[in-house]
Amino acid sequence: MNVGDRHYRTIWLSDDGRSVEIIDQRWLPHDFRVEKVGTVAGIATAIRDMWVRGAPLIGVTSAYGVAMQMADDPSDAALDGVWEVLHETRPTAINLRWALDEMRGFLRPLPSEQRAQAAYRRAGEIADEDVGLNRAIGVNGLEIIKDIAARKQPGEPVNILTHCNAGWLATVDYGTATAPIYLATEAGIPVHVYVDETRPRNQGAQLTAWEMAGHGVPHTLVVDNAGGHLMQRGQIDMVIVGTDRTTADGDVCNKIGTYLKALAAADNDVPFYVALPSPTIDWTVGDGLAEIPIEQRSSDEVSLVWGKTANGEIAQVRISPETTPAANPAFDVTPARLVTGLITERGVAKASREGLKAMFPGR
Ligand SMILES: CSC[C@@H](O)[C@@H](O)C(=O)COP(=O)(O)O
Repeated sequence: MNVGDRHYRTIWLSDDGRSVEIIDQRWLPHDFRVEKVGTVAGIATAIRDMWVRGAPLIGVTSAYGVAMQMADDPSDAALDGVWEVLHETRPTAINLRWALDEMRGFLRPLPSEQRAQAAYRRAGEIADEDVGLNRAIGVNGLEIIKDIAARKQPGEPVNILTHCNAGWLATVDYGTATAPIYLATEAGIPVHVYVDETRPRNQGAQLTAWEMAGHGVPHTLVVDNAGGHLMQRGQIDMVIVGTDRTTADGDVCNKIGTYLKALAAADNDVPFYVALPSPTIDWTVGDGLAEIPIEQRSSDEVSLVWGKTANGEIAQVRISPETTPAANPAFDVTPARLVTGLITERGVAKASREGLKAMFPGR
């Protein structure tokens, strides 16, 4: 998508043919910084410390990490080693394991002298594929927005609530939850997005709001607790969120707080959609609550908040007593029964084993 008048992806191969350049999301919306990362250790840090984040982008970044390892040492042992090192950086997003499995499965049969070049090529393909998947999600989700718009007065916007950032910053381009929003905007369908701030790291306030502003999408930032109130007053037509892992039974794991939005949506008959590319489906698990590992992040993310001071400095402030402990589960699981539909690259599936199987018959 565009930053100013220039098109960017979130990650691209550097001119040296070996490193990648990434948009360093830690500084947004206050500062737009691009970082060059050229080592496996650097890739692990960028994923763990959330310079890049969002399930699809984590996957693509790890694929480039495998390629960097192959350029240093293309042995089987190194291939297994980089899989382990990168896999443990963030435990919940299944796209990480998907991309690492994809890279290892592709590289293993190749002679070691061919692996580095092939790995960079495959990582680039995975990045390109992500763009295509998200665009297709956008086309399928657009139909839902069009249906809602058709029931409104001409010019009246479709009000969409979203949580966290499942935007282009969370993918290579377009985003998942945001792809239908961008396509609706391009098609001239009036939309208005309520952006959940998404504590503790404020991905909504910092990233989704920045994206919406950058693309001229009318939007309003709300605190996480406002969603239920807005739904009770008929101010939300639909919810669209992303997901870090959706099970074969249709349970949806996503940023902490998503479950509460789904509960409020069900209580108010507001459709609750989840947008996801197929690499986000974990076909090996059924019960999301029992089987998905939930990342526990540092308590500092709860107790300390980043922002821009009046004199323009990007700084952290403490918002709770020094001695108060904080817990920071980063994701929660929304049971399939609360999900209206899964917007995939192939169409909108029912959130159930039957629904997903019908959409992906080979699985
Ligand atoms: C298309 S991104 C889907 C999810 O990864 C997104 O909704 C999300 O929860 C991101 O969490 P984050 O902790 O910022 O990586």
